[in-house]
Formats: sequence, structure tokens, C-alpha cells
Amino acid sequence: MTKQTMTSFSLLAPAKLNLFLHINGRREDGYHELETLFTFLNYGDELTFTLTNTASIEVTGDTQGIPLNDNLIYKAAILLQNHCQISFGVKINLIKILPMGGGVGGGSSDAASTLLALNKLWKCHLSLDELAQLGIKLGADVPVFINGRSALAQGIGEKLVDVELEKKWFCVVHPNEHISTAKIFTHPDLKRDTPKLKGDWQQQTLRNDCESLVKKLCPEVEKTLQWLLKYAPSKMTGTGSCCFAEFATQKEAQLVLENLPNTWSGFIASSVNISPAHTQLNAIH
Ligand SMILES: C[C@](O)(CO)[C@H](O)COP(=O)(O)OP(=O)(O)OC[C@H]1O[C@@H](n2ccc(N)nc2=O)[C@H](O)[C@@H]1O
Ligand SMILES: Nc1ncnc2c1ncn2[C@@H]1O[C@H](COP(=O)(O)OP(=O)(O)OP(=O)(O)O)[C@@H](O)[C@H]1O
Repeated sequence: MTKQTMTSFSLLAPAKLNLFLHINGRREDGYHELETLFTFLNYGDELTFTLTNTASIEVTGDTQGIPLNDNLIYKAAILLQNHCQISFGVKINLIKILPMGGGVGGGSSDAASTLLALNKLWKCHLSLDELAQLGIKLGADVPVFINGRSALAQGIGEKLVDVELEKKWFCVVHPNEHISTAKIFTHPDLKRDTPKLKGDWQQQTLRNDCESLVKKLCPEVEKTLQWLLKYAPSKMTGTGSCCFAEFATQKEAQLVLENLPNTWSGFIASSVNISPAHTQLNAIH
């Protein structure tokens, strides 16, 4: 990691998991009303930001063939630069660790870490609420990464109530399938009629409403869930394709990962109540 200074520093863009995901209905604009529980993992992409004196925004590293104008990192930087009328620029280098289209929110997390970092680097002084309002223009998952606390979310995922969750270890498996979030949310067979939670969510039956449809469309996800089930209850995150199981210790999670069939990839990580991006950002003076 580069030396952390006010003009050049690195931030993690952590993965998220949806510990449950209920879909309550569809709005007129096509977006869905959700209830979901977000936790962050101590694992993710690494972004390095270096201040420049010209207004240009450069993105280097593992951009995976995503055209610059479509890259959520670039879009986040332009959005903030225009919003705050900033005449500085930035060089951003990405080390991509998180699978794309895997349901762990890599693109949204990259965008959120970019907004958080540039708010500091360019001295924009926007509040987290203001950054989240900008962030939602880039994706429904961006606000939770800006807020940086494990949270119960409603609305399209932007109405957040912070929660404290017990630290767990997760084994996350990527079945090497890319699932388009838009494809799942526009599918006629998606379950979209789960009633809103009443009372304490911890006392209720919780699930991922996308899971049955994704299992049907993508048999590798079904296989992954079945495989994980040998060790612990298994779930899918977001609209897939990653699936996960939770454990009390690192050792238990590691043992599962060691048995992973080599057609899939995976990782283990612990959950954190505060996003590592926030912890790192607060340590930069
Ligand atoms: C599935 C989740 O990852 C759960 O955390 C999110 O709801 C998706 O968040 P995201 O990838 O940031 O979503 P966006 O980039 O805003 O939208 C991707 C696609 O999903 C649909 N979408 C997204 C969120 C939502 N509440 N309802 C939707 O119908 C959008 O219409 C769009 O077609
Ligand atoms: N910096 C980026 N990193 C990853 N994906 C990006 C980035 N910029 C744009 N994208 C586009 O966004 C799409 C979704 O990426 P992402 O990795 O966030 O999916 P996801 O993990 O399924 O997200 P979610 O759980 O929010 O649905 C990718 O297929 C890619 O085309």
C-alpha cells in the first residue's frame, strides 16, 4: 500500500453481503421496494487516489475492459467534480479483487470509496448524507457504502437504519457466473410480494427473494448452495451469483474454502460493523 498522506492514499472498497433480501413490490419507475440487511466484509478492491493539479481524471489498473465512461469510479469522480466545481484532478489506480456481477457490490463500493476519498482529497466538505444523495444516482447500493455502517435498508436500498451485528466469518463462493442485476429485477417470475417486516426482524423468517429465480436460471448457483449446505446454512447475496455460509471462527470458514471444487473461486473474510473504507479514511490527516 502507498504511504497515506492527504494528497495520495489508498482505500479499500469492501464487499457487502445481503444477509437477507425481501422484495415488497415494484415502483412505477421499475425500481423495487426492498428490505435487506447489509453487512460489510473486511475484504475488497483497493483504490489509490493521487491528487493532480489539472482537472483530468485518470483511472488505471484492473479496469477489466470497462470503457472509461462506464466505469463507476470515473462516473463517481466526474459527478463530484461537477457538483462541487472542482478544478483539481486525480489519478485513481484500481486493484480489482471482487468478482463483477457477483452480488457483493464491487462496482457500487468502488464508486462509494471514490466519493469518500475525493471528498477529502478535493476538500469538498460534503456531509455523508450529501454524498449518499449523489451516490444514489450511480446505483441503489452506493448509499450504504457511503454510510459505512451495517444497516437494515428499505426503499430501493437507500433508507438506512444502522444495526450492530455480531462479528462472523464468511466463506463466500463465486460460481464463476456473471448475473445481471437488471435481468433479475425485470424477470416476470421474480417474487415481488413479500409483506413488509412487522416488529423485530430478528424474530422472523428471512430469505433472499431472488434466490429461487436465480437457481432456476443458473444451475451453478443451485449447485453452489447445495455444496455449501454440507457445512452450514447457505444463502445467496443480492441478485447472485455469489453464495455464502457463516461461521463463528476463521478456522471453520478456512476449512470449507480448502475443500472448494476448483471450478469455482472463493474467499473467506470477517464481517465488520464499520466499513474499512471509513476506518482508513478517518486515519488520514
Ligand atoms: C440487489 C442489490 O445489490 C441488493 O443490495 C441492489 O438492490 C442492487 O443495487 P445496484 O446494483 O446498485 O443497482 P442499480 O445499479 O441501481 O440498478 C441495477 C438494476 O437493478 C434494478 N433495481 C435495483 C435496485 C432496486 N431496489 N430495484 C431495482 O429494480 C434497477 O432497475 C436496474 O435495472
Ligand atoms: N469499477 C467497477 N467495478 C465493477 N463493475 C463495474 C465498475 N464500473 C462499472 N461496472 C459495471 O457494473 C456491473 C455490476 O458490477 P458489480 O460488481 O457491482 O455487480 P454486483 O456485485 O452484482 O453488484 P450488486 O450486488 O450491487 O448488484 C459490472 O458488470 C460492470 O459492467
